[in-house]
Amino acid sequence: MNIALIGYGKMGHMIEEIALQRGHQIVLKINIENLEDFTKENLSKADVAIEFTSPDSAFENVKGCLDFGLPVVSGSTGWNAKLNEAKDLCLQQNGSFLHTSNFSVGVNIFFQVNKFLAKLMASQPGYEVSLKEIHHTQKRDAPSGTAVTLAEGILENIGRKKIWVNHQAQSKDELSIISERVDPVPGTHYVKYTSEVDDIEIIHTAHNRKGFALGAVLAAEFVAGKKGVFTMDDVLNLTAQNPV
Ligand SMILES: NC(=O)C1=CN([C@@H]2O[C@H](COP(=O)(O)OP(=O)(O)OC[C@H]3O[C@@H](n4cnc5c(N)ncnc54)[C@H](OP(=O)(O)O)[C@@H]3O)[C@@H](O)[C@H]2O)C=CC1
Ligand SMILES: O=C(O)C1=N[C@H](C(=O)O)C[C@H](O)C1
Repeated sequence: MNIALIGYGKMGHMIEEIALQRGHQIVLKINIENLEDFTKENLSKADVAIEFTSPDSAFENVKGCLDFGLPVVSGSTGWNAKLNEAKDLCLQQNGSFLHTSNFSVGVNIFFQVNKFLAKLMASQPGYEVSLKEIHHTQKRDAPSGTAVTLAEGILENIGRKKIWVNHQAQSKDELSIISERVDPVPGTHYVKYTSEVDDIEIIHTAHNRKGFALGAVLAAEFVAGKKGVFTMDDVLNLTAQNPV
């Protein structure tokens, strides 16, 4: 498979390594220094684009790929406000698009465990829930995209929580997400339920960026040649195995 890498930073480099190991070719690398190479002619050499840039550039990059008819997988976080627009564009143009806040297989299992635990806790008002995420200091967005996905999984299942906030909760209906920036942490997420008598905590700790990169390449292999808006549950077949 021929891959265009949009964004050649920490994730772009790791994805290149994993993609080459899996027998793919990198036919185009777009970074801040060569944005002029983002052309239809250059993108037409690729079967799929993998986009990991920044909250500010992700939407335009995804739109550009869709406009040029190239399937695109995006891992950039911090642009949720424009995500539905990107999905609508994809459907209008009969294109192919997959975005997730976290490509790692472990985190996608963690997302399912989080939802299952939230369902059980829906009828247990004695437990207070909160989230914490720790990442390296170069991270531009807070809270992390993964923490937002975890928060959404809790809000859709626990009626007493109405909104997430990126500070200590001030009222019972707020779900607190605490963000810490510590080098060189690749990404750690905590979901904690506390009652007067005990705690239950689930934690995902990324040891490095390989899991994110492998998931992104698996997703690119999945979307290439398909039409539609996809999720990691489609790629990993997780919902079918554990329908929570
Ligand atoms: N979904 C997931 O599993 C994961 C998501 N992420 C997310 O992916 C994104 C990238 O992470 P990471 O690789 O660590 O970040 P880096 O900052 O290391 O890399 C991003 C790269 O993209 C470049 N860039 C910025 N704007 C553009 C543009 N318009 N076109 C092309 N390239 C551009 C940056 O250049 P410059 O530095 O010069 O600005 C930089 O080289 C972040 O949003 C992060 O949160 C990260 C890990 C996993
Ligand atoms: O910026 C990062 O590094 C990461 N970003 C993603 C997020 O915002 O959740 C995924 C992972 O935790 C690493």
